[in-house]
Amino acid sequence: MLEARHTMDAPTTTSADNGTSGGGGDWFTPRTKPTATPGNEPGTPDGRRPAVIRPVGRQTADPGTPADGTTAPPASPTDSASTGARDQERESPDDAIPVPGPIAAPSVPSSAGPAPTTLTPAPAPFSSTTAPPAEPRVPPQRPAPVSPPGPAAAAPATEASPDAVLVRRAMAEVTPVADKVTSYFYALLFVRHPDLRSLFPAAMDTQRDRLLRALLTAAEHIDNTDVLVDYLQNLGRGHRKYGTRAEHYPAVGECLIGALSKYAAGVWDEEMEAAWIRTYTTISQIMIDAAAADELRAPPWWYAEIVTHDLRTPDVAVVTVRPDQPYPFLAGQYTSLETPWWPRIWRHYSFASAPRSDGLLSFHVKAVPAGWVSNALVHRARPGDIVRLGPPAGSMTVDHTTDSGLLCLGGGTGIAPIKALIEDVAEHGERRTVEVFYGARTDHDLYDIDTMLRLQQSHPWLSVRAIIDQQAHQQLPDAVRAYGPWNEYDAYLSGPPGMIRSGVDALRDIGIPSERIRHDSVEELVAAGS
Ligand SMILES: NC(=O)C1=CN([C@@H]2O[C@H](COP(=O)(O)OP(=O)(O)OC[C@H]3O[C@@H](n4cnc5c(N)ncnc54)[C@H](O)[C@@H]3O)[C@@H](O)[C@H]2O)C=CC1
Repeated sequence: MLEARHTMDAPTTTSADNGTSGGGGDWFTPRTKPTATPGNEPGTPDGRRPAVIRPVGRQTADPGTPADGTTAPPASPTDSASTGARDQERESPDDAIPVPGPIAAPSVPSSAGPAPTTLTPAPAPFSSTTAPPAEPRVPPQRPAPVSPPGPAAAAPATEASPDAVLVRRAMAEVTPVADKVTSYFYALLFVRHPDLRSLFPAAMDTQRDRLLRALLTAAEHIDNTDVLVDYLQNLGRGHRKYGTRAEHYPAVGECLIGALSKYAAGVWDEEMEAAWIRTYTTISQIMIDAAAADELRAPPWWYAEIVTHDLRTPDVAVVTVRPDQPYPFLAGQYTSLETPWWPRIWRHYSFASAPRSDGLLSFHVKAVPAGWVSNALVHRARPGDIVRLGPPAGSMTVDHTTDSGLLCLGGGTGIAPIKALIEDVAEHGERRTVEVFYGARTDHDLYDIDTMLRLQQSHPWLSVRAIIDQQAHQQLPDAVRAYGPWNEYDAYLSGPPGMIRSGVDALRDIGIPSERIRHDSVEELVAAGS
């Protein structure tokens, strides 16, 4: 849904410092030069033995093979990246996906096992390929601290557990040097576990810290059980498309501990390490279990053929695809999408229609400067091209147990999920009032106004108002204040992060309680990384 958001993955806006550049300074230099002999006990850069983290649970299937045996879309000859999948995105601390089915309760091993590989004083953890420019980022839905999305984003537990206190103490220590921690973490991961490199995009500039940020965010919310579990289950499911397997989690955990112990050295001790091991074990176990449960009911990804490509403006296209197998989702949700031209680079887009009887899915894509995926989708993609889709995510869905009115704010291509919500209400045969404020910078940017007006004509309960923001004289949230009252409405916001933020403030100001305001995580939006 968003041009760029993500998932366990939180993006970073800084340029990559992979340890091979001068910018890394001495951070990648092991204090104790390790030996590279396979089988040796590994050591952290400072000579410490990394902790071992052992998630328990079923192993997810190897997603390397498409469920239907179809052939993966070929990479562009101009794209040096190898094929594969990983990332995301969105993790996002993604929104809770309304997925049914029991999820095994996480078990938390309390002890660490033997240490793994040896840190080789390797050269470049990853080569200095030209990184793809960042997709538009929103404030960031989801992760820099990843705040679980929407209404579910509850306040953190009032009384922190002892482990949470230790985890946060370490976080406070490393936050000022987050970039270094991120670079070091991935350097450790790829040097110690080169086999995992292929799960990540060739160029990780904009996405490299999503995984780490998602983990750290989750760790910070370890006491906030309900929100955290939803978030992590979503992450676990979403990571199936990257080829993530249960046995990868200990490797990630070891490198996480290795990076944290180095940069939080001032406060790090055995007690803190034990707290992180327990926390990470809990986190990984929930993700592993969610992935395993999801494996029983859904493929790790779907192939989808582009069937129509409608260029609405020079930079906005409505792209409709046909998935290779049924794709269940709810109106208001989004998915992650990978094009054949940028393997392993996933971006989030909302479904622009409620589920259709013909199974087709539509997305509204705006080509943004330096947006590799969005530009490919708008300017290069054509009917017949094959993309991949991750699982649906997001909790910005209609609550059909009430008959409250819906107040919808859609900014720019953020109108896509709003249109899906309207169709959803219509299909449920309800006569709920739906008031839509459709914001755009100029008349020309109201690329879907005809569709919205047609819907208004067909449904007497629907009202659509176009709000043109000429040089920021009247922004969308301000316009909403001029109408109302809205205190009996459920609110839905979709658009740029700034709009979401100011919109939420405005709606709270005019009396709509937070729990009735729905939107996707700003972190994810910002994570233009999926
Ligand atoms: N393509 C999709 O499926 C979806 C996209 N999005 C997000 O929607 C955004 C769409 O971008 P554009 O079309 O370029 O939108 P835009 O930048 O042209 O803005 C659209 C509307 O939002 C308002 N707005 C922008 N910044 C604001 C702020 N700080 N405060 C108050 N109002 C503000 C503008 O006044 C305008 O009315 C992207 O960030 C995208 O990630 C969100 C949901 C779905």
